[in-house]
Amino acid sequence: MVDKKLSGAGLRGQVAGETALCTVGKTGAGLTYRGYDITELADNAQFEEVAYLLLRGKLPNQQELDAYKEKLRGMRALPEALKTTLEQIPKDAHPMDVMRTGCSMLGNLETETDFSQQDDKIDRMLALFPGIITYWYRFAHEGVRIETDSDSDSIGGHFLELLHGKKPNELHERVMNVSLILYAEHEFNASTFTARVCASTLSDIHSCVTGAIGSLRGPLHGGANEAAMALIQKFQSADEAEQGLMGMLERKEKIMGFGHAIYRESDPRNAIIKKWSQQLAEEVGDTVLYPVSVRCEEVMWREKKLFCNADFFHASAYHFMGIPTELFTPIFVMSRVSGWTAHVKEQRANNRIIRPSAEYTGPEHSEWVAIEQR
Ligand SMILES: CC(=O)SCCNC(=O)CCNC(=O)[C@H](O)C(C)(C)COP(=O)(O)OP(=O)(O)OC[C@H]1O[C@@H](n2cnc3c(N)ncnc32)[C@H](O)[C@@H]1OP(=O)(O)O
Ligand SMILES: O=C([O-])CC(=O)C(=O)O
Repeated sequence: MVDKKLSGAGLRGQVAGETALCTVGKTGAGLTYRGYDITELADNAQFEEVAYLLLRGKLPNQQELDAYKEKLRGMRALPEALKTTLEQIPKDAHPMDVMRTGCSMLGNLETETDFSQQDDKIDRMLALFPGIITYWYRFAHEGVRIETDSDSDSIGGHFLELLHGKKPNELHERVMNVSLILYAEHEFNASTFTARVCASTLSDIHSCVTGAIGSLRGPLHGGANEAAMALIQKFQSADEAEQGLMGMLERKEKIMGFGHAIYRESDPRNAIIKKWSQQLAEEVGDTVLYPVSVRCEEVMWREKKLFCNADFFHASAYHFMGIPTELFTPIFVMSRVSGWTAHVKEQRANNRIIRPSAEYTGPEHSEWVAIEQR
C-alpha cells in the first residue's frame, strides 16, 4: 500500500476541517494524540489520563488524575429506567445495538440541555458505558441483575470485573488499559466524522455519540475486530490459515482487520496490541490462534502488501481474556467515546454547519407523469 492514492471516492485525502487532537499517518505510519506518540502513551499512560488529555487539552498532574478517576468512579450507577430499558432488549440483539439504545436512552434520562454541561455528560458516558453493556449482557445471557459499581480503579478493570464477576488479574487489566488507549482517538475516521457532523447542527452530546456508535458498528470500521475473530477461529493451524486466506484472496474476498484508509505502511497500533496478544497467548497456553494470526499477517503482506490494522490482533487478545466476540466492538465504544466527544467539543468551539455539496448525476429534466399513467 506504499503508493496508496489519497484521492477519489469516500472524501479520501480531502481536508474536511481542523483538529488539534490527533495526527494519523503523517509519516506514513505514525499516530499522535495532541502531539504525544501512541507508543509512548501505550507504554506509560493510564486510559483515564489519555481521556483527560483529549478532553481537557493537557496531561493531568497526579492530583488532577486522582480527582478525575474519583469523579468517574462516582458516576458508575445505572439509572433504574435505563436498567428497565436494557432488560427489554432481546438476548440475540447485537451488543452494538444495545450500546446505541443505551446511549440514546441516557440522553432521554439525563439530557444535555446546555453546552455548559458537556464535560459532566461526557464523563458520565465514560463511566457508564461498561455498566450498560455488561448489565444487559449478563441479564440477557445469565438472568442476573449485576451491581454496576466495582472497586476497580480503572475503566478497563471495571469492565472486566463486571463481565466476569471477579477482579481481573494484573495482566488483563493492563492489556485493557493499553487497548482503550489505542482505540481512543483517530482523527476524522467515519464514526468521529459522524459525531462532528451531528455536533455541527448544534445537537446534543448523546445524539452525537449515538450516531457515532451506529457508524462504528459496521465491519469496515469498528466491527472489523469481531469479523477478524470469526476469520481466525475458522482455522486449526497456521498452514490451514494460509491455505484459507489464499483461497479468499483468489475469490477477491475482503479480509477484515487488514488495510487502512490513511496509513500507507503500517498501523502503529498493531505492533503494540500484537505484543500483548503474544503475552496473553503464553498465559493461556495457546498454540493455535496466535500462530494463525501471525501467519495471516505474513500472507497478507506477502501477497497483497496489506498490513494488520488496529483490529486484527485485538481479536485474539480479547479472546484470550475470555471476552465474548460480540462484545469486542462495544469495548471500542467505551474507548472512542473519549475521542468522539473531544471532537464534539472542538467542533462546538469553532462551529460552522458541515454541509458539503454533491456532484449531481441524475436526469437533466424529468417530465411529470400523472399517477394513473405510470
Ligand atoms: C479501527 C478501524 O476502523 S481500522 C479499519 C477496519 N476495517 C477493516 O479491517 C475492514 C477491511 N479493510 C477494508 O475494507 C479497507 O482496507 C478499509 C475500509 C479499511 C480502507 O478502505 P480503502 O481506503 O477504500 O482501501 P484502499 O483504497 O486501500 O484499497 C485498495 C485496494 O485494496 C483492497 N483491499 C483493501 N483492504 C483489503 C482487505 N482487508 N482485504 C482485501 N482487499 C483489500 C481494496 O479492495 C482495493 O482493491 P481494488 O483497488 O481492487 O478495489
Ligand atoms: O481512521 C480510520 O479510518 C479508522 C481507524 O483506524 C479508527 O477509527 O481507529
